[in-house]
Order: sequence, then structure tokens, then C-alpha cells
Amino acid sequence: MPSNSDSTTLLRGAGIGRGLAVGPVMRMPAPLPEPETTPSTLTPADELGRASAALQATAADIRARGERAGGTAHDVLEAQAFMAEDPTLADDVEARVQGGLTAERAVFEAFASFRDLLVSMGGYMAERATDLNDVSQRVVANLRGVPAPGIPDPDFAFVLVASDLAPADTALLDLDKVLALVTSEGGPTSHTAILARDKAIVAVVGAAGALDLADGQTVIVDASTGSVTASPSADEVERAEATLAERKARPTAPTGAGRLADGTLIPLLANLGSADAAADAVAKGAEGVGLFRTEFLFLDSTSAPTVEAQQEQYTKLLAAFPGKKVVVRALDAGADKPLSFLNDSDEENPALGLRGLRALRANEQVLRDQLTALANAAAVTEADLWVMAPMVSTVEETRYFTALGRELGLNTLGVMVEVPSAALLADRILADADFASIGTNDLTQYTLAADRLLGSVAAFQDPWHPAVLRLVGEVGRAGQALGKPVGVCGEAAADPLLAVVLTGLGVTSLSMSPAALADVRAELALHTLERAQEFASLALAANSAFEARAAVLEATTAPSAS
Ligand SMILES: C=C(OP(=O)(O)O)C(=O)O
Ligand SMILES: [Mg+2]
Repeated sequence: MPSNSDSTTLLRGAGIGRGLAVGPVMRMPAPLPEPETTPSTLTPADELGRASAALQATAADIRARGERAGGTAHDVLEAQAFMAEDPTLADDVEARVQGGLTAERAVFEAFASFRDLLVSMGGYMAERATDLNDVSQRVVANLRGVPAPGIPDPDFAFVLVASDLAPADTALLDLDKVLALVTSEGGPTSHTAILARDKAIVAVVGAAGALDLADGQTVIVDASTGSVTASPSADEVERAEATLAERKARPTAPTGAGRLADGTLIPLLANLGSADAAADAVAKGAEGVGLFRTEFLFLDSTSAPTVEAQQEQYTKLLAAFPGKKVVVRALDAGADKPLSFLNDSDEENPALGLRGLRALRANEQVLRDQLTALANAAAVTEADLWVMAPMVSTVEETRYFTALGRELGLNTLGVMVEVPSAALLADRILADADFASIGTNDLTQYTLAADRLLGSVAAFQDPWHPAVLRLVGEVGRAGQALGKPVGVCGEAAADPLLAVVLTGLGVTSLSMSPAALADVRAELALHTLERAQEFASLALAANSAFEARAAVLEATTAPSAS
């Protein structure tokens, strides 16, 4: 357990990206205490006035932060501002104030009951509960006239340590001051992780024991290994600082086609959730799109989107990539991304339920409309459109999807490999599908039986695990035997060293958050395909994700065995 003493300790979590940082810890201040239940001494009308003013001021403050931050953060904060303005919540606050509570207590209780409701809904909605807690604290701080709990602001650069960060805080981190971020909660697909990746912040999330770190204690945060070394030795600090200096001195990451050192082309593509993000992806060197998550367009829709509405969005996307490959995924509804028009039944285990292609098949008109909209958009644009189905687990599902796509005028049809059964039968699936794209986020979740949204099992959510890599190898081998492309579009592709291993397993393209493209491109250029295959063998021979990563890291500094 870390302490203020000089003994070195090591914490492990999920690293986001590949960054490295050394610096003193500063912890997020403790949350505000719960407001008293003592009855108000003011009139209900006065308390209500205070509550309304505080809710409005908080919404305005969050919105202003979002505008300053821009990008993904802007959307996240806009959603938080709406929470503070929610009329149902305001009604609940009013009812509680009328019952004699103070504005502080009424706000606290109303938000808590809203949060419990979201948690009971599970999945994506439950993930928003943290955001609600943050808004509640900000409103109560406003009522008390104290600063909103937030990022410490010392006059030196520091490593920020927190249980988790609210999006409002992550979005506005001062990147000159915050050297790195370490959280004890949250997995690699939490909001904090998504925003950290977007802003290229050095981060390790879900590091148990992080809250025992002390203010001022020196730590080395290494996202590439998911490790936080507390009270490191002078030698360790020196080594980390030398690595940092060497990275800084490196010429800026090369652009152009992604390729290995021997010239083998590995197209580097972008994961996108909206056409608005296309320009940024192109600027960061995306050679096309490897995963367009269409469900992100319709998370708030209560009815299925029309062909026309979809066509407009898809046309906008395809028009941004003339002559380039754009892989669009059919709606992946369910579990962490529920869509009310596709997932209407309560399921005990939604990740194992009617999600992805299964949900589409149960609502075939929705799938037909989507494929029609895509074919129409392709007809009026110059992009090379590929369309794939999510959560395919059988050969029969593959045949169903490709046949329907061809019937509706699409040319290139593939499947996501996210379920072990699909990886194990990749030779038969690829006999029918034109391509496969491996979703390592879900493939890891299903292989290790660990909910990808649950902080307590985040350590299992590691795509370096040899069991996951063996499945990737199955798909790579099948693709090579049949001459069919095999991509990876899960977070694994954004880990530069793992990206090299994936190519050694037969993966032919990589798709990732645009922020990760430069690092992956630079790492690929350092290794030949033969070396990548050696790394893959080492990783496959390991007993754990940790050993696999360590074996490959060590091999990168050793001469080739061949
Ligand atoms: C890319 C994937 O899909 P998503 O993260 O959207 O489930 C995956 O599962 O790896
Ligand atoms: Mg998935």
C-alpha cells in the first residue's frame, strides 16, 4: 500500500494511450458534506428562489466550461448542463422545498433520487449517474457560496489523483499543469478514459490503491504498462526522465500511409461517432474510417430514424472521404448503448441478450432502412463504403446479413468479430463475409467474462491477454488463407506496441480514436513484419496480459532472434 514513506510501491490499472509522466501527487479534494436535514428557517418561496438561481447559475457555468473546452468535452458538458435544467428535477426540488427542506437538502435529495433511477436502468444510463453527482455537488456549492469541488490549482505541475473525475473537470484540465491523471475507479471505456484519450492526457484509470497516495509524493505514471510507481528510486526517476527527454526530441510523428519498417502497408483509420469529427480525423492523418458507430447518432431517439434522416448523416460522412475506405457499422444497440426503439425488454444480462445484430434481426425493418440509407448515400458520394454487422456470433448470422446487404444494393459486407464463437469460426465466417473487423473491447469482455463497464473487474479488460490474442490470431490466419482483410477497431489498436503485435497476428488495418494515430504510426515504422510476428509469438506464449506485454517490451530492446 502506498504511503509517504520512501519505500517504492507499484499500482496497476488500465493505461490510456502510451504516455509517461513523473511528478508530485495532488489529490482531488474530498466532496462536500451531505447537507443537513434540519428544517429551513426561510419561507418555501425564498428557498425555492435560492434553488432555482443556483440551478440556473450551475447550468450556465457548466455550459461556459463546455464552450471553452470544445470538441467531445463540449457535448459531454452540454448534456450535464441539461441535467441542471431538467424540469422534472426542478419539480422534485420544489416539492421537497414545499415540504420544509432547505434548498441545499432539497437539491441533494432530488438529484440522489434521479441518480438512483438512472442506476436502476443499468448500462449507458447508469454510467451517467456519476455526472449527476457532479452537477448536484456544484449546485450545493453554489448555494453555500463555496467553490465547486474541483481540480487543485497549485503553482507547480502535478499528477492528479482522484477516485474518478467528472467530465466537467476532465474537459478543462490545464495540460501545462496536469502531467498525468490517475483514478482508482473507472474502466478503459469510462467517460474519463474517453476524454483523456481525446485530449492525449497521460492516464491510468481503475488503479486500486490510488487514493492512498499522499499529496507531494513522487510518482511515475506509465500508461503503456498501466502502472503507477509511487516513491520511485532516484534511478527510476532518472530513467523515466531520460525516456521523456528522448520522446520530446523525436521528430514529430511521420504522416502518410501507415506502414511497417519493411514497407508492409497497414492502413490507419479513424473510429468516429459523428460526421462532424471527420475533418479532425483527416487532419490527424486518418486514411479513412474503420468504424463509424451509427448508434451514437440515435442514442436520444425514441423512434427509429427514417431512411431520409439517416441518408443525410451518412452522405455527410462519406462526402468527407472521397476515394477512401469508410466502414460503417449497423446499429449496435443494447447493453452499454441501449436504443429505446430497439431494446424494449428488461434483460438481466443485456451484454448477453438481444443486442447488436440480434436486436436488428428482431426489428428487420430498422435494419433494412439503415442499409437502404447507406446504399443511397454511397450512390451519391465517392467514398468506398464497407458495411458491417455488430455482435455476430454464428455463420448463419453472417449469411443473413451479407445476403440482406447485397439485396439492398451494398457491395462490401463484413462482420465484427467480438464474440469468441465468431473468432473460432472465422474461416467459415470469412468464406462468406468480404471482411472482418475485430472489436477487441467486446472480444475481451466476452473472453474474460468481465463486464467492460465495471471498475471492479477492469483489470480483466486487457486485450494483451494471450487468450484474446489467440482468438485474434485465428481471425488473422483465416483472413490470410482466404485473402480477406481483417481489421481491428477496438481500443487495442490504439496501443502502439499492441498494434504491432496485432499486425504480427495477421491483422491488415487498424482503426482508432484519431488522437492515437500519430503514436501508432510512429511505432509501426520501427518494426518489420517479421519482428511483429516474433512479438506475436512471445505474447501468445505468455500466461497473462502482464507477462505478454512485458515479454514484448523486453524484446523491443533486444536484437531479433532471426
Ligand atoms: C469496437 C468495438 O465496439 P464498441 O466499443 O462500440 O462496442 C469493440 O467492441 O471493440
Ligand atoms: Mg463492440
